Amino acid sequence: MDVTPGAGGDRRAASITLDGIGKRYPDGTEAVRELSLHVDEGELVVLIGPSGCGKSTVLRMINRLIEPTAGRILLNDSDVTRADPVKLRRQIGYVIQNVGLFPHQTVAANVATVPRLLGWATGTVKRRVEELLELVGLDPAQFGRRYPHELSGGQRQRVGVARALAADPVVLLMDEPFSAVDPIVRTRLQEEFLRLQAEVRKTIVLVTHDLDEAVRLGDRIAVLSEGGRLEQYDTPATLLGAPATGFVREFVGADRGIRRLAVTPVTREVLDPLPVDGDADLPSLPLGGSAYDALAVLLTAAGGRAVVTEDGQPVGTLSRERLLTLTESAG
Ligand SMILES: Nc1ncnc2c1ncn2[C@@H]1O[C@H](COP(=O)(O)OP(=O)(O)OP(=O)(O)O)[C@@H](O)[C@H]1O
Repeated sequence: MDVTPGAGGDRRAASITLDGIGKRYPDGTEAVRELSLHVDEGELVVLIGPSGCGKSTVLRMINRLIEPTAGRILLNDSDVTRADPVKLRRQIGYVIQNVGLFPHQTVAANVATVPRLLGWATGTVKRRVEELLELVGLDPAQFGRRYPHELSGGQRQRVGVARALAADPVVLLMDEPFSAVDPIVRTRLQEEFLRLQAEVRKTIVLVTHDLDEAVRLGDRIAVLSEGGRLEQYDTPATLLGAPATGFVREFVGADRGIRRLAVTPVTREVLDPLPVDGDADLPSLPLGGSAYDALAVLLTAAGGRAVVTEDGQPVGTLSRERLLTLTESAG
């Protein structure tokens, strides 16, 4: 089964539709009751919610590591609920917290796992491995021959991502992919990952506990409560600005205003005119940059004002007071 007619390159991706999926374990636990969710092709959706709400169960139903007991899953228009799970998994990349690299195989062999299972020619596999390692920022000559224990946690995580992308999957599933590394490495990996995603544009479902990660990475965020109940499914800005339920409001917390600044751009509407006498001492900020970065500048700027520029040209000034209206307007 091939769910996408070969679009070629690293641009293959499929939409995902969860149609009333549920999972009742043999002991009667209803991990997920009835969840419907659509993920567009090339979109990065984050599943977030308290421990035990069913996030991992949802993710693992998509690649059939866990069999749903109700509902259907569509990749593009094909129902994969009854497809061969082994073939299905070869089209779906899967990255987990501690990566799960094979310890006795080199980095290159780890990345080559699925292409080899698919019977690709040796030369093709070798080229693909080199391409992938470069894509995730690891020099193939230096790292290809190493074993997983000879890498840092962040490097292992990158190998995990390279391995998941190796056979050009249509979907990438990621379960707490960055949580095993320290916060500084995590932020760097997240940034690199966003750059990678801009290049490969896979359809990604990512599970996390970390709201900041969800806000940073997600095109949309699905907040789940117990039993896989969908509380809200929205862009980060809307989720933080307009929580749909009391549960979401509590989940995103009292500091949602600050978080929201990170996903709110500085727009022309909040600018004041440029000073007539031209105030050379004001710091400058780019139009369209994040309100969070703008606030960081304005907090230390004398007079609490900065010049806003577009393509290097000043287009107005911004004050702390006006900046804060950005967070109030959509709240
Ligand atoms: N094999 C199983 N048998 C019975 N119940 C299970 C089984 N696996 C998971 N569960 C239950 O299903 C529910 C959802 O588990 P799941 O791992 O999907 O949650 P989660 O949101 O990913 O949690 P966490 O954030 O803690 O990883 C939990 O109540 C869990 O105890």
